[in-house]
Amino acid sequence: MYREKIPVTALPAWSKLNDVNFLDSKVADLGASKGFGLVTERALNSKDTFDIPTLLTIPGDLILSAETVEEHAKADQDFRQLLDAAGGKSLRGDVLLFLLMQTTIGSPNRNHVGLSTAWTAYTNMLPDLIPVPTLWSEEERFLLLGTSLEVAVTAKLATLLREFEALREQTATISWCKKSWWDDEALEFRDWLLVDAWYRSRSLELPNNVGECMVPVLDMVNHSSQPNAYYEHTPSSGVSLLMRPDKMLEIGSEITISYGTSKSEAEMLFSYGFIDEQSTNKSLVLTVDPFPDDPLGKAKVAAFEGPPLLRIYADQDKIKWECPFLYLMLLNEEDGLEFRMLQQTDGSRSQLKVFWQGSDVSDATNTFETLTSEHPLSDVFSLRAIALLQDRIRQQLERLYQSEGEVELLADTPFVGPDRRSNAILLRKSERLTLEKAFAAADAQKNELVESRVVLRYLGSMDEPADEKTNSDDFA
Ligand SMILES: C[S@@+](CC[C@H](N)C(=O)[O-])C[C@H]1O[C@@H](n2cnc3c(N)ncnc32)[C@H](O)[C@@H]1O
Repeated sequence: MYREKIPVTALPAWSKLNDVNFLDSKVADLGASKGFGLVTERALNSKDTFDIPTLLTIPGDLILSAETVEEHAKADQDFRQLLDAAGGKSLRGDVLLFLLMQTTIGSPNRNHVGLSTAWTAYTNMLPDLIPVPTLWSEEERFLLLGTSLEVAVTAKLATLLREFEALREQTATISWCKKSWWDDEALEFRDWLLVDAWYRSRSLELPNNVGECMVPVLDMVNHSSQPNAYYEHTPSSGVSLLMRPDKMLEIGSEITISYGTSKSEAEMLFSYGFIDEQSTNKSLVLTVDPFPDDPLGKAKVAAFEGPPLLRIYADQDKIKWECPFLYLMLLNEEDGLEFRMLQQTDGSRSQLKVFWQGSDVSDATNTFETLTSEHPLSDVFSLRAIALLQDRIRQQLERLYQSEGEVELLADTPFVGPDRRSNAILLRKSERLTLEKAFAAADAQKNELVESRVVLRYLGSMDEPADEKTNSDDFA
């Protein structure tokens, strides 16, 4: 959709009109990779003082939250119609519709649609170019091959496309949507990608039951792992940005907040389009699929609570991992795992039930690590888990190694932006290192388990001829 962009130089006027106060701070252009950011307009000191400087205040009615989206729908009939037809599934979905509505009102395609709000002009000041990978070119996304983001970005793009097609279907008969969006194909998939990217890279969590929301102007503040500012919210006075204690800032210093200390490099790149090189959080999340020839594979995925994911992370100098699904994946019927379909008494829908050693564990499918640890063959199960873990890591490393040559060639072409190139290369290097360390750690764990008496006896019993086996201890 064509947008009549408003330059960020209009922000001070917009702020005055909407009671946003800059206190010794202003928005400035910080250059290509960071975009805009907040800087100090004079030297500030929060050392040895109780009088911590406030840098910015934003009135509560400008916050875009679940509550305010609903308020806007009450005032704007066109938005109400849109929300009734395509909203109500998630907060994110409703906020995306609100942002789309604002860009429509602010565009020449408006056709007298909707009610202009403070957000209408504000969205027209927001950037078109956001470095999140859902907005990367195909060539740039190729650089993510073999990283944990390869699958995540592909899946996200597929979801976004489904959402956009659903929006088209759900609003095709609303006359203003037809006129402003669909008749001339003014609204494109790229517009949906953009509002999703705005939300992902600019939303934050506020206390006092506000939850996930967007706060204009506060979303101009960039991230640092050593932030010099923080924000707080009070129901009476809205949002304030304050200087952290014990800081001294020169005039023109960048004011920064933390976007979260627990986010991995992949999460930062996925949500914000950059990797903080100072970040010490080295972790990655991979998908795990059951064996293709496992007859119980589909049932295991269906019965498991949540998506089957493997998280590998560094805890101080140790590499650790967690993957509750792996402990379900490694079990067979002979181990005592059983699936049953229970028919409801009224003959309606049947329910999938999971049994372990005869007990119903349908509500605890993510606790198989604990359940198997109480079994006499627990070492055998742990060994199977480690072998599966190593296999998954090997698979991922192979994908990284095999794509390296092509990635290097492509990275130096004009099809790839310099920031995207450096972020993708950084992610590849960092994830490769973590995976290699995890592989070595798994090897050490495997070697220890192979020496376990339980494992040796179990493996011995597997090697025995069938007639002798019936006399030995039954581990199966
Ligand atoms: C909440 S917005 C901050 C304002 C943004 N810079 C702008 O021009 O509108 C978050 C975006 O700012 C950029 N950003 C924030 N902190 C950054 C950092 N430390 N390094 C690089 N880019 C950063 C990223 O593009 C991110 O998606």
